[in-house]
Amino acid sequence: MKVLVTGGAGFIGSNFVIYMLNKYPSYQIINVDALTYAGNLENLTAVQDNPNYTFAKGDIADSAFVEGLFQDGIDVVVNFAAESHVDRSILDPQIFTKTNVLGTQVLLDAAKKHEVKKFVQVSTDEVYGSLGETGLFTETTPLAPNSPYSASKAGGDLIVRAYHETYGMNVNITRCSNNYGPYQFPEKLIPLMIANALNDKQLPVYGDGLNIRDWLYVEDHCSAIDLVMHDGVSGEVYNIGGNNERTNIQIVKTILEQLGKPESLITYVQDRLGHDRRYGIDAAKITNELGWKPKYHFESGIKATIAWYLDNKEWWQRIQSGAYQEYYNRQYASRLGN
Ligand SMILES: Cc1cn([C@H]2C[C@H](O)[C@@H](COP(=O)(O)OP(=O)(O)O[C@H]3O[C@H](CO)[C@@H](O)[C@H](O)[C@H]3O)O2)c(=O)[nH]c1=O
Repeated sequence: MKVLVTGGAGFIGSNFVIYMLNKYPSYQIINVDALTYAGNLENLTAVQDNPNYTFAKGDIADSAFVEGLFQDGIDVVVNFAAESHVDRSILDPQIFTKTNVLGTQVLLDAAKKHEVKKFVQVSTDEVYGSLGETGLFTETTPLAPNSPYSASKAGGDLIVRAYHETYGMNVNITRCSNNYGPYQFPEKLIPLMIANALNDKQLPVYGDGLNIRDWLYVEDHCSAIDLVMHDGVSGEVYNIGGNNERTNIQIVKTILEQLGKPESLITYVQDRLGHDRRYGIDAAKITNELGWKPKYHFESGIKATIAWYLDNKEWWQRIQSGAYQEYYNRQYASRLGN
């Protein structure tokens, strides 16, 4: 089986590449990544010499490049490649549409032409918008994205759906809740708060800190995609969630407590524009129909994650010393009053 994984040098993608090579020693994994700021080949050091692993650098929105990838035959495409950070999408929205909508379509066109057996679109619960205090997102919740990021993911999803309806392509769309775990870029809530706390820097909590996210350990996300890739029913959407709803302030306090750092580092800052209040996933469909079961509860997942960031300080410190600093200042300087 030849699997084309796009975005395999990013956080979830690299965890998936490693997971698949370990679990299926006979599969060939072709990792395609544009190596933007969020992609890092160091994430894949453990598998770089594996004969079943190959890497190609390029952009999924580049048709000629993508066409070349399919020349030797591909059985399955798993599309992780995306611009994924909501705050960046508020600052610079256009690249989100290019990669997440056009990039998805370019991949679909090549997959259709080369009669790929399955196309898995890795998407997000953010396409459903925001929940009130009760209720959960199901696969039939209407799409109501609120940020340029989530709108671009919803756009990509709709094109995937259309290629199934129009051309009969065998597709699945997965929609996950907030992931966390090893190799997450330190611009997202959990790794940013761990890194700032370890550096005794302020922890910028948006608004009142009471927005709720439903946390999913990345390995559990990988096992869910593995199931969908093999057993997903053509044309179906599967929600994937950890059933671990927490307010942001609970997350931040947990991190501080586990690192033995003071709560005085918490700094409430100006809210994110259009900030979704609550996400919560109903994962009954993938659980009942495909037999998915997450291994991690939040308590074990956050321990493993903090331990990883403590063991891999060099990794995130190197990231933070580059262009990241410019982004951080742009995003936080006025919020933090610096
Ligand atoms: C970076 C940052 C975030 N936050 C808040 C905003 C959110 O309510 C919450 C989580 O923020 P983020 O880590 O940026 O994640 P969020 O916006 O929920 O989106 C994530 O989760 C989505 C799935 O729900 C994915 O589709 C996105 O790619 C991923 O980025 O923490 C803060 O309070 N302070 C911060 O500095």
